[in-house]
Amino acid sequence: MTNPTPASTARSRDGRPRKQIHLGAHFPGVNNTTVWSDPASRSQIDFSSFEYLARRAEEAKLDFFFLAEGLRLREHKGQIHDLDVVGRPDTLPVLAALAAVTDRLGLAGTVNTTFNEPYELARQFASLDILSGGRAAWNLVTSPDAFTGANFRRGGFLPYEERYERAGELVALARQLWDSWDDDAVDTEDGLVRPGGVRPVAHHGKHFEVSGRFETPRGPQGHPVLFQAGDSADGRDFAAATADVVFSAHSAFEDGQAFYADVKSRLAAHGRDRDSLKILPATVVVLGDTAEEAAERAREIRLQQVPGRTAIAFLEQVWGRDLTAYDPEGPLPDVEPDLEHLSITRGRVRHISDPGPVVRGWREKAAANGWSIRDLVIEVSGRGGFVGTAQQVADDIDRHVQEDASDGFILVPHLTPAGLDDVFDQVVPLLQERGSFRTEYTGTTLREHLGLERPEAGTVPAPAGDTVAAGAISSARPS
Ligand SMILES: Cc1cc2nc3c(=O)[nH]c(=O)nc-3n(C[C@H](O)[C@H](O)[C@H](O)COP(=O)(O)O)c2cc1C
Repeated sequence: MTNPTPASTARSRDGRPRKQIHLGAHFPGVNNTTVWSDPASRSQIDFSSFEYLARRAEEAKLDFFFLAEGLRLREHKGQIHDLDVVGRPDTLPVLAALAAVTDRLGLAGTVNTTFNEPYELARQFASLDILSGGRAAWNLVTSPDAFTGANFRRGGFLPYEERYERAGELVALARQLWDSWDDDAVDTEDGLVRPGGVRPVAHHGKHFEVSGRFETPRGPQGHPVLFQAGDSADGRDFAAATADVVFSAHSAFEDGQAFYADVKSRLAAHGRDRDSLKILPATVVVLGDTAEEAAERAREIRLQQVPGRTAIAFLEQVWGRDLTAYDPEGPLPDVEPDLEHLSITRGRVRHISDPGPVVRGWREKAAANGWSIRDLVIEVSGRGGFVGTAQQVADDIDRHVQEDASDGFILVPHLTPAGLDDVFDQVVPLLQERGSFRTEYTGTTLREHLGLERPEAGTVPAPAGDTVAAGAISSARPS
């Protein structure tokens, strides 16, 4: 490799300091983007697969490893949905195990705020932060559907409109719990809690009643890095108020710029500066020796990911009716959606309350491009992405970041676990050469990798309804 420009001094062409790209490696967890029929596909459950991707990502100096989450296997027409990854271990034990085989890589896990309790989550993420030496991240998702909820409670679930209200109270309370320990709460000389070092928490809110003392010390990061994934106006406001990173679906250049400007503009209302929140869309990368070869490969991958029956099942979710009589290689169904049966798929995370405009838009697109059902599904269910030679892809990724369409990307492979190897081997070195991506880790924590400040205890406002006892109440030190 040529001698790279030191990252901190590199400048972009217009003289602005060059933004540093942040990259995460996504392990398939929910949507079925992996081509299982490919002989190179390996288990999505064996620890060796998780370990492989994590080790390769760390060798490439990526910011973090990322796990999505689904809490109930989706069902479509009463069957397990064939768009889902089927059979997945729980997020937090996987990340804890990875902490033992990696040293610098951030460990980001998606964990739902609707079906879990704040004390448990605060304790689990603080523990992961401690065990990993400051590498934990929590991707907050708010999916509230009753079908998933039935796995957790006797019929209880959350109205859709309250998902961010509960999430906001839960995170604020988690922060209170993390901050209830001073960083130096325990006297290292005698191993006892300093007077006032661990404060009780008493919270009485709409969704939670929690009082007591937190048992887990503050982790190396103070608070684990908080991600948010959710696209509504409420979701964007929640991110601006709460998150350090947004995991978005806006990877195309202009769409990405619009999303980036929108979310960053919401920060000022919360007294935050633009750099305190990073925006990282999901994306795929397909490489070839020539642009044509890469395009051909990308098309092949999408055809493998969306066979005919998958395309029909995808449309059925929106039409709310059986469409198996339609030829996936033929035109879109001429029948209208059945509004009575839109729950034909249960456990979905994206909600389409009115399929009318969606169906109209798809019909127009298909007519304008001469697309079959399968062509349309390939287009509308794709994650966008970078397709070309390694040089073209490196140029393009860098352009997105330098021109504020993102702060980096979460890379989604189509093969488990080695699907990002060519990106690590071919694209990352080119980004390093141009000074846009680290050649070595300069910090030990994920906050340091992402250029995020470590929150000091007591700087985050208490959640509404909180009656935290502020001072020292008691300590373990004998008087
Ligand atoms: C890019 C992206 C990734 C997501 N990943 C997950 C996930 O892994 N698990 C999950 O339960 N929900 C996931 N969600 C869904 C949302 O967090 C959740 O459905 C939320 O209620 C929708 O919020 P919204 O209305 O603000 O979009 C994801 C959403 C987006 C945009």
